[in-house]
Amino acid sequence: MTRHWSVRAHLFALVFAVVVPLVALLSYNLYQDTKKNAQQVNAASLALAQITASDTEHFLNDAVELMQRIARRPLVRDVDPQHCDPVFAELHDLNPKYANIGVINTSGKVICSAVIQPAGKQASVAHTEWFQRAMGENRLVLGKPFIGPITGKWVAVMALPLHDKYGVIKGVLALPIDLVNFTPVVRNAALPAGTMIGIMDSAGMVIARSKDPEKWVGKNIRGTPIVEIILARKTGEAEVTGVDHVSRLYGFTTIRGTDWFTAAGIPSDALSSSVSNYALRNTVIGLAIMLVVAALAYFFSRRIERPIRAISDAAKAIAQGQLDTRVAVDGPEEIADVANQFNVMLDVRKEAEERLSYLAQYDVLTGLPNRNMFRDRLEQAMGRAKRNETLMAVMFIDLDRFKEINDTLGHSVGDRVLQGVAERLKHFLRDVDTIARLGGDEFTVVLEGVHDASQITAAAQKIRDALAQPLLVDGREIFVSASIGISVYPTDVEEIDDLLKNADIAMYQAKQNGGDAHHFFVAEMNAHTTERLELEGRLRYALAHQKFTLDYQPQVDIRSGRIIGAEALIRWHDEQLGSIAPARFIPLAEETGLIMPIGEWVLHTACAQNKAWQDTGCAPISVAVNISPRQFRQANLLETITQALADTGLNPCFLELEITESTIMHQAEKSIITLEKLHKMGVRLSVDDFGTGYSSLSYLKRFPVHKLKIDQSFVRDINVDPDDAAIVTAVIAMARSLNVLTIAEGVETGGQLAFLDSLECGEYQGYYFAKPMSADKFFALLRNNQTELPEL
Ligand SMILES: Nc1nc2c(ncn2[C@@H]2O[C@@H]3COP(=O)(O)O[C@H]4[C@@H](O)[C@H](n5cnc6c(=O)[nH]c(N)nc65)O[C@@H]4COP(=O)(O)O[C@H]3[C@H]2O)c(=O)[nH]1
Repeated sequence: MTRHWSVRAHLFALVFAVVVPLVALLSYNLYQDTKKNAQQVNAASLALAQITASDTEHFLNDAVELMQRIARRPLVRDVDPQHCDPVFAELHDLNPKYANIGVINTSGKVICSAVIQPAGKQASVAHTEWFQRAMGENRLVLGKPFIGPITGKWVAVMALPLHDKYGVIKGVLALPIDLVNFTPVVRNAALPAGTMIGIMDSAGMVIARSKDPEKWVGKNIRGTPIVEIILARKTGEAEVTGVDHVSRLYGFTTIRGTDWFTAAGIPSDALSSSVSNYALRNTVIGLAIMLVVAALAYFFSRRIERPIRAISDAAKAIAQGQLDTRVAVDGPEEIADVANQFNVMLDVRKEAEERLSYLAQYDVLTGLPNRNMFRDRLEQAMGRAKRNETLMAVMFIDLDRFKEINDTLGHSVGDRVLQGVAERLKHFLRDVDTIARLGGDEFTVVLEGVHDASQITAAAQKIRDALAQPLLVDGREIFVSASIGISVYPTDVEEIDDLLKNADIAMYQAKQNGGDAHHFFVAEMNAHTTERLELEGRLRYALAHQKFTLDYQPQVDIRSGRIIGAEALIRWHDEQLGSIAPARFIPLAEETGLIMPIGEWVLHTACAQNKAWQDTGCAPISVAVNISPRQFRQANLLETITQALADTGLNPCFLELEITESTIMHQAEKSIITLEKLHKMGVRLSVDDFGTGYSSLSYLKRFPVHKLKIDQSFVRDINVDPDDAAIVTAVIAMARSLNVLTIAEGVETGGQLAFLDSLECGEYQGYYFAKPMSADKFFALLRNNQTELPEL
């Protein structure tokens, strides 16, 4: 499973990602600064050494100039010991940086001294190297440090030979520099503590030192690392431990005109302490930043994490079925928004669930309990009836001809009718009675607490009376009636499914009997209904799997004996039930509405077949197709016929529609309009089963039909029953007067045919000529018939 990081981990990673480079940057800067600092300190120490060297040079040059000036004075040139001391004393007062000013005679005796000589005796410096060098080399020399015999101080003597006017050395002018107070060595400069500036000569002897001069001046420090480095490199920088064991960054250089060197050392500590201060400061700042950022990250992570966790917890709670859980709208805007949307989503879901649970129990159109809830209530009612030892009735209510309302007035009117019926039922029944809608036009009622059949009958009658009042839909009065099937618990059965089935069977029975009735279930109904349901199932199967065929029965012109038409008759051979006669399944198809697709198929097949025969070159005949009552009243009848003709290419005049007289007479005015439309299309119309539908002459005159088909029930006994003969005679005569053709069906004998011929009936159809047959057989017969004529 993929491991997911928490928001906190993300934020800390972010902090880490920001702080680590920051610390690295600070460290790098620190390193760079340290490096730069060291370079600067090095440069500073070198500069300090160079300044000291330069100051010393100036000092020495000033001293030389001073000595030369003094030497030029006659008093000094003559080396007059009587007068020189006071003069020198004055000079010395003016120049206190020198330990003394004195004149030495050639034997090395100090004959003049600004500082009074000890014990009033003339000190001798004859042994000093500087005196000997000045005398020997006859030039200005700078002596090595030594403790002056008069001053007792560490001094470096500048010795200038004095000459008489012949250039002969008469003595030496000595200017001892007070090394302990040597001014060129910076003492009070604002330098880091521990900074040391010093001067030494090439022998490694300390000439001057800014720190503890009394201790160090005159000491030979040859052999110490710094001295060796200075002597080896003369000028430069080095970090090294000094004689006082202090590590310093030294700068050193030579003092021109001398064998002296200056060195300036700044303690490494000063640098490292400034660096460590800097580092400490940066570390503190870095840590502070890190802490602040980490604290902020923690704070923000809590602020983000808490509401997210709340959402997550809520989601878990919901997953566990706590559907009322809601999340507090909290945290940053986006998360608050998510929480809000989450709550909205939950509300929507709750609403949807409530809606679903409503839909699972109630019928949307009428607001009545649906099949599920009805079953529940029925079960409860059965329980109560059992406990209370009372009766309970289930009523199945099916509206009569509701399909017609839907087909003719449209579904929205149909819906309003269903709503109206629901309202009526609610209004007329008791509150304790459950009324439900199972779907379509089927309603159910559970009557509780009844004690005898009369109460149930009264309720059923009440329902029928309630529905008998017209419903007002869109200002139109709509009349409905219902077929009601009643099953009683526990009289009929004890099981819920049987109870429902029985009520359904009883309702069918009521419908079979013409509707607008109520029927109690009786056991015999069962077998009939079961068979009917099975047949319906097989019929649907046959339709879906195209198991129908058409037979054709010739229609013959009586005079010429020629086949002038064929009646298409549907055939159904079922794999399980065998051959089933149209008289058995057509009414069921009519009742269930299956007649629409079946009729469409018949129309299409018959037209196609006739066109195929015509295309073989046979003399054209018409094909007669039966149109059932429901098909005739179907709103799109004309389109269906037009489509069949268009699809097959058959000329409308070769299609004859057989419509029964009773179909036409039901809503005769409407029928006439439909017939006129069909007539205009050019198809031929024939009134089937004529004589059985009680059409009046006035109507007959208005039917735009071509032919009357005399019902076979009149033909059958035409030769024996004078009534039938009279009816057939009248029909033929009436048809002639209306200029309508006649065809007699069911002609089985020559006698019948002869009689019909005598009445001048135009055409006939019946077993006498041929039984209905397959299309192939019919075609063979047709070809034959067009050459041979049957004998009358
Ligand atoms: N006894 C006797 N009967 C004869 C004689 N000549 C023909 N018949 C039978 O009489 C019926 C004539 O059809 P129908 O009156 O339209 O009566 C038809 C018609 O109303 C209906 N029907 C058949 N095919 C279709 C169809 O495709 N569509 C519709 N809507 N109804 C159909 O089923 C009814 C019965 O059809 P079938 O069983 O095919 O029965 C046919 C036919 O076989 C005869 O000489 N003697």
